[in-house]
Amino acid sequence: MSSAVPLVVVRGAALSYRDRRVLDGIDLDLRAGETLALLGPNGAGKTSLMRLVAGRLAPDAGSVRIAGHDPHTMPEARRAIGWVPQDIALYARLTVAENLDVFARLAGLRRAERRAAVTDALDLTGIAEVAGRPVGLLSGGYQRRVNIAASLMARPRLVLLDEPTQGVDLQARAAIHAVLERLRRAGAALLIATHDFAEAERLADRAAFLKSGHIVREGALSDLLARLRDGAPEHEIALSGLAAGPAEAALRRAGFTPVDTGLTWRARPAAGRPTDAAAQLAALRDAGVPVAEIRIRALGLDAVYRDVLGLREPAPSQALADAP
Ligand SMILES: Nc1ncnc2c1ncn2[C@@H]1O[C@H](COP(=O)(O)OP(=O)(O)OP(=O)(O)O)[C@@H](O)[C@H]1O
Repeated sequence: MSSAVPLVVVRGAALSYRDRRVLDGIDLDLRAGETLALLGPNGAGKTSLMRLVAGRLAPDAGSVRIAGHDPHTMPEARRAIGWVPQDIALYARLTVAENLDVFARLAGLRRAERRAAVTDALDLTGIAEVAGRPVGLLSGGYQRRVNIAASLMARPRLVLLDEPTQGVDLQARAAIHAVLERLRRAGAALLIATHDFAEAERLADRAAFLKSGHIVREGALSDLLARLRDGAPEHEIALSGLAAGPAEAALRRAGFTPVDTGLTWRARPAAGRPTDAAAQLAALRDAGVPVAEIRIRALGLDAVYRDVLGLREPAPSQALADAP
C-alpha cells in the first residue's frame, strides 16, 4: 500500500563530478510502500542518483527531500535511509551478528535497541542460522543478504539498493527477492538499481529509465508496457540451417520485419497473421521458412528498454508495409 504523500521528492536535480555533468533535470517521487526500479545502461547515472537520494552527495542544482528534509544536510533525514551498496561493505573476519552490531552502533543505537535491531534484521533477511559465522566464510548470496541486513539497523523508511542480486545464483536471487518483498510489505519504500528486467518486473511498481543522466521514461509498469505500441506480442524465432541474409529474407517474405538478436530473430507479425504459436509455425513452414522454434511472449520491460534506447525493431505497421 502506498501513501499519497511522497516520501522522496527530487526536483530538477543536477550533479557533476568536477565539471562533468552526469545527472540533469531529475524529477522523481517515491511513496512509502512503493518500489521503483532504476534501469539504464552502464554509466547512465543510476548510482549517482541513489547517492543524491541518500544524501551522500548534494545536487549542484535542484533539490532532494526525504520526508520534507534535505538528506545531505540533515542527519535525521539520513537516518530514515538504508543504503545497500553494489559492493559488499562488511568486515570479513567478524561474524554476521558482530557486523550488524557495528552497523547498529554506527546508526547511533543504544545497547538494548541494538540487540533488538540485529535480531529483527536477521529474521527479516532470513540469515539467523548464520549469525555466528564469519562473513568472509559465507557464500556471495548470504553476504548480499548480510549487506542488506546491515542497512536496516535504524529501521529505515527508505532502502536504496544498488544491483542487489549482481553475481549471485538463482536460489540466492530468489532469497533476496523474498527479503525485498518482506521489506516492502513492512511499509518501506524501495529504490532498486538493476540491469535485471525480470527482477524489476517481479519487484517494482514503477520503473524509471535513465539515459545519459536524464530520466527519459518513468511510470507504472502496466502503463509503460501499454504505451509501447499496440501491445502485440513479440515473437522469438529460431531458424535452422540458414545464414543471416537468407533467414532475414525468408522472414520478410513471410510477413515479418525481423531483428537479428544473435541466436534468434525477434519479430512482430504483420496485422492479420495468426496469433497462436502453432498456427504461426504452420504458416511459416508453409512459406518455406525453416523454423526450429517459435516463442510468443508478452512485451516486457526489456522491450521498453530497447524502445527507450532507440534499439527498437520496426513497428507492426512497417512490417505490414514491408510484406509482399
Ligand atoms: N566518483 C566519480 N568521479 C567521477 N566520475 C564518476 C564518479 N562516479 C561515477 N562517475 C561517472 O558518472 C557517470 C555515471 O556513473 P554511475 O555510476 O552513476 O552510472 P550507473 O548508471 O550506476 O552505471 P553502472 O550501471 O555501470 O553501475 C559515469 O560516466 C561514471 O563514469
